[in-house]
Amino acid sequence: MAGKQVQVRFCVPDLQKERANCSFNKEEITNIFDGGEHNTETRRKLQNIIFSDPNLQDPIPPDYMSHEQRYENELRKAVYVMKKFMTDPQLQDIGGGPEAIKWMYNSILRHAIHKDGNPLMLHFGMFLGAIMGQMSEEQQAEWLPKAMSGEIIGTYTQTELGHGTFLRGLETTATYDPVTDEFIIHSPTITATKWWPGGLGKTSSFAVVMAQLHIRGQNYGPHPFVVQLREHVTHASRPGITVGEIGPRLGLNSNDNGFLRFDNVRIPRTNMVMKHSKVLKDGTYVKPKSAKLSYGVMVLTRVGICYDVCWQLMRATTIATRYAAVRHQSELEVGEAEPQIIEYQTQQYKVLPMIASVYAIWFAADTLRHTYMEVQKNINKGSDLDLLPELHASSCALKALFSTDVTDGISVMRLGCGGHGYLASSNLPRIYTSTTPSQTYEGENTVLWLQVARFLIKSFREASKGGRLQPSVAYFKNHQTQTRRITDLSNSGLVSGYERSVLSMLEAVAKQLQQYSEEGMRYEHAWNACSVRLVNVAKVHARYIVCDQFVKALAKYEGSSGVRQIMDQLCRLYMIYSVTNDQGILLKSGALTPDQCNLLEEELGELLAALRPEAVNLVDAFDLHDEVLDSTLGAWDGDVYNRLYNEAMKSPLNKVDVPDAYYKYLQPLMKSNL
Ligand SMILES: CCCCCCCCCCCCCCCCCC(=O)SCCNC(=O)CCNC(=O)[C@H](O)C(C)(C)COP(=O)(O)OP(=O)(O)OC[C@H]1O[C@@H](n2cnc3c(N)ncnc32)[C@H](O)[C@@H]1OP(=O)(O)O
Ligand SMILES: Cc1cc2nc3c(=O)[nH]c(=O)nc-3n(C[C@H](O)[C@H](O)[C@H](O)COP(=O)(O)OP(=O)(O)OC[C@H]3O[C@@H](n4cnc5c(N)ncnc54)[C@H](O)[C@@H]3O)c2cc1C
Repeated sequence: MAGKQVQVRFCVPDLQKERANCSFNKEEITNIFDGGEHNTETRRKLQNIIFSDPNLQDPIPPDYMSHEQRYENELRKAVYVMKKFMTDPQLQDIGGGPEAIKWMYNSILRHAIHKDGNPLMLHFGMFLGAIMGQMSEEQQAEWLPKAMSGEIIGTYTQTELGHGTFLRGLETTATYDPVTDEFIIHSPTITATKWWPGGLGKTSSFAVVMAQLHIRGQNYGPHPFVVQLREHVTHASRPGITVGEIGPRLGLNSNDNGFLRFDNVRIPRTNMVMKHSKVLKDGTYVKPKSAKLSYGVMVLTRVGICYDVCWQLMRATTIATRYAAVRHQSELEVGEAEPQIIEYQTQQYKVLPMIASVYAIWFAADTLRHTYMEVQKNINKGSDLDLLPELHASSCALKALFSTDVTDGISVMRLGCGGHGYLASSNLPRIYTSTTPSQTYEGENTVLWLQVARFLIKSFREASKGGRLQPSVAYFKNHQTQTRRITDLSNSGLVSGYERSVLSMLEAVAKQLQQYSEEGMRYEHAWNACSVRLVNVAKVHARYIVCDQFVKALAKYEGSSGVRQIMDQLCRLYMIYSVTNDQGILLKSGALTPDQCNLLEEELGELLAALRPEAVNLVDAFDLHDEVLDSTLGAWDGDVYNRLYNEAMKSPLNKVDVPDAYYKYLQPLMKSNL
């Protein structure tokens, strides 16, 4: 679509000019993000069907709806889509394979149809994820068809009022009663109340519930159980269950995040989710291969979040870049016409590194997804779990890094659109409020950084003993013999600069930990006393992974030379943008000198100038439909001012010239002052 649109669709002269000279094949880039030509075609067919369906339109803009109306409107569309997807032969016939369709469908639905949250999101993401990844084959045979058909709707309830991060501190109990062959699910305190799960308030009839498993007085830690919350057909909450919605949030307000309490609710023993650990009829506990396998759904979702935030960044950069090409402001030379704001280097510095970040995130997320699939394959085969620590550390690192980078990036895109970026109709506020919770959910980021640091310190010690290292820290090998300074400022030289900085930071913090221990401080307290430094080193390691993956992905790229060239430039921009942002760290570790930093800053300016003419074409190549962007500032035609004006006309306050509120409040005030 992107390539052909240039000839046939109207766009404002500024964008026509931008699109007239494109040095690369946009379609080839579109295919990269879709996962191949065939998938692009499938996505476009899906879009045509979905976006032309009147049942998926909003009767009025959701911003003007009440809390209940928004929920109802989203639920209506979600159920319609679910039925349509299962029954419409047009949709069934579209190729692409379930995996491709799942990802593309997620992005279309999440961003275009369900603008501010989808009450069925957790059903499709984590409830189905738990069934497929955590249940035994017999259990899957029982639960999967019901969940797929919509006969039951579920969610994933783990977080409680008192604990989200510290899973071992969860208070909900599942106590085995061997007499009746049942578990008793109970919330013993107010803080044991489940709190937050999406779709829990009014939508879900079932939930996967994380609860402490108690057998004959012994606690075996948190395990997942399937619990029915609401009656079939009437949907009334079941005896012993208290469930509802938790109220308005910063964003995602169409998703009924809920609370849940249990008063000694009995469920059959076989409702324990039993792929990894089991409880037998006589109460025998069968241990899993690793106690952390029950955390698997979270790992999968962390991988999913990496893609999800990448889509959000694609939307935000498309909006801000097109706007920057259409908006004219101030003067470059006195008396000359006002330039497009994208001519300002500072504006280029806002949008171009974020466009490059989309690629960086995408390639790293893809590698992470492959690691996830490999570990999953090994788990299913019953073979060793050697790669589990690598998967855990990398998924924590990338989820934390990308959710932070993208949230910050979206904020920069909003600022880059000046005042209009603050309007709901720009869609940047909603893209922001839909993205920022990804820094909290699925593992609060600081907590995840500390998990990464734990892995790094352990690996660092292992390296010092000459032990085996996981792939992402293979560079720790020989660290004692390496000099710190890099002489080569190529991409691989800069990657190496990051490696050396991580090692230098680790060396320092490991020494401090050691010193505290020698002074008699308990290890946990020494850890806490070093935790700011530990988080910092984890962040630098994560940046290293992303830079390294970007360079490696391009080395393998076999497409056209035009695309190869533009991606090389983007990769270089990402590297230099990252390194110059982190220059304090690289200078301190001795990896770089001030002169080298100056050279890199000069090159950064040159790269911004070189990429400037490609900016609009680069975001066009993401091929985001106007429905997906949903923005007055970012639409393909660039007709920003008419769109802004027309959107303002939809405000209910504009229905009448003088609103009732005037007669009630203002008129008496103004009259009394006569
Ligand atoms: C089907 C498609 C689905 C895709 C989705 C599609 C895309 C859409 C996505 C966008 C929308 C997403 C909506 C999501 C909604 C939010 C849902 C939630 O928040 S739900 C709620 C989310 N809630 C959270 O995320 C809670 C966050 N909290 C936690 O995860 C844990 O409490 C903890 C990890 C912090 C600590 O756990 P603790 O048990 O105290 O462990 P210790 O610290 O004592 O470490 C002991 C050892 O264990 C190791 N290890 C640990 N974990 C793992 C692992 N997973 N594995 C392996 N290993 C692991 C660790 O390395 C260490 O090893 P060693 O050093 O000894 O060798
Ligand atoms: C929009 C949204 C949707 C959600 N959906 C779901 C869902 O579907 N299902 C579900 O079960 N949950 C869900 N959650 C809950 C979410 O997973 C938790 O909020 C999250 O895991 C953080 O836990 P917490 O709220 O207990 O934060 P806390 O852990 O209380 O964090 C508060 C502060 O304490 C710090 N802190 C905590 N522990 C440590 C530590 N060990 N070291 C250093 N600092 C620490 C944190 O860094 C943070 O600054 C959702 C949350 C949101 C916002």
